[in-house]
Amino acid sequence: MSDELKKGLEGVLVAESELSYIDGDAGELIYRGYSIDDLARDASYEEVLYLLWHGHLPNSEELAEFTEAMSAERELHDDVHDIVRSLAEADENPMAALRTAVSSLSAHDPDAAADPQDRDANLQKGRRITAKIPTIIAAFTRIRDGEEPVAPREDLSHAENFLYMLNGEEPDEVLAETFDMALVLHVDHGLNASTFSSMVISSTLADLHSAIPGGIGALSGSLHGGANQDVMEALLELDESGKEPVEWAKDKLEAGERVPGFGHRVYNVKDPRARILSDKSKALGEAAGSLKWFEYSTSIEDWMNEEKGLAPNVDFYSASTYYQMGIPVDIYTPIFAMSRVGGWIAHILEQYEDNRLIRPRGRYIGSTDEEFVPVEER
Ligand SMILES: CC(=O)SCCNC(=O)CCNC(=O)[C@H](O)C(C)(C)COP(=O)(O)OP(=O)(O)OC[C@H]1O[C@@H](n2cnc3c(N)ncnc32)[C@H](O)[C@@H]1OP(=O)(O)O
Ligand SMILES: O=C([O-])CC(=O)C(=O)O
Repeated sequence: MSDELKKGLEGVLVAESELSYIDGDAGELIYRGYSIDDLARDASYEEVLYLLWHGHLPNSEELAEFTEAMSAERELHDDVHDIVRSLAEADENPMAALRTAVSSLSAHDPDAAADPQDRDANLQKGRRITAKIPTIIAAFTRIRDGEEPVAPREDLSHAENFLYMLNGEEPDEVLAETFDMALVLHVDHGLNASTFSSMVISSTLADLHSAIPGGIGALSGSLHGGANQDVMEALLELDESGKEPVEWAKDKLEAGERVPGFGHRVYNVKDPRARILSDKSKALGEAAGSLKWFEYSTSIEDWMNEEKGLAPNVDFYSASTYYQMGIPVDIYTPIFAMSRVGGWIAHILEQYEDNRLIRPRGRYIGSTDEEFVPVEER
């Protein structure tokens, strides 16, 4: 038994997985052998979900069946709707609302009582949770903003249907493709903190409805998925300040703060997803006739790279991409969860298939020889 302390489990190998491969020095990301560039360009979110959950890219028939089964699960039970409404009316934090609503889905899931390791039941449960998350986020956002929810449609793709439910109108092709691509880019990333959290929970043989809210909770933090909202808030703060981007970034570092959207535990170079998303952010700016957000971002990127040797992660350019798509800033992290749930489920399935309780050690550094004194004598 090694006594070497690895804080943050940095670099510690704890599992084998066939799901995603990351080369942090080359800036490369692969899902089950397929490059992220190819998948982002040519595959839909539904195809990538199928790939992750079933091990191969679907043929047309498999994809049609899978897509139909997923889209048939978009509606929420009335009780879940009531929960979403009450959370929105209480102005709950969107990630907290998502965590609570997803947890409540077990009450109406016909497979909720199945053996936690039953793969078929987990695929059904996973499909239902994944299909319902966009409905929860869109309904929450609309109610919170004083509007009535828009019912899901089965004839639209996962990406199209979300934007339709959010805005009350069908997205144009550019918005639908950009959003679908963002979902593909965010779906899996090795043993990141939220995926690992959901694996730890499932390793106790707790069920999927326990592991997914755990993943949502872990993703919400500002060192992880929560950074996409922080990035946009920072860009808005920069805009408001009237400062030059470099001056603003310098001030931030001098104040001892981190610049959200930079740095990564695994990448030592620019995140390949940031590369793809920066192109999207630029294209959206060009289409809108203003490159302001893109140019703020690239100025900060160049300076952070020169000054700190830090490169942008996935959250940096997703922020300005979503902003230019008109998506409310405080649902950027729920949108991350909407995608990453596919990866959580795939890793949980792997965990159940070759399960060993995840239980590391901590080094005890407290005292060992205190004399107990009864409470009335303390
Ligand atoms: C989807 C995702 O989860 S991607 C990550 C999203 N999170 C963010 O964007 C938040 C900002 N980034 C960070 O806080 C970090 O880079 C993390 C948490 C992502 C990775 O952290 P770690 O691997 O633990 O690196 P660590 O925190 O030790 O940082 C290493 C050094 O880089 C610095 N650094 C890392 N990120 C940043 C940043 N964004 N801004 C300024 N300095 C930074 C640290 O201060 C540290 O410097 P030091 O050695 O002089 O003290
Ligand atoms: O892998 C990580 O540590 C963070 C993460 O989830 C990602 O970059 O998508």
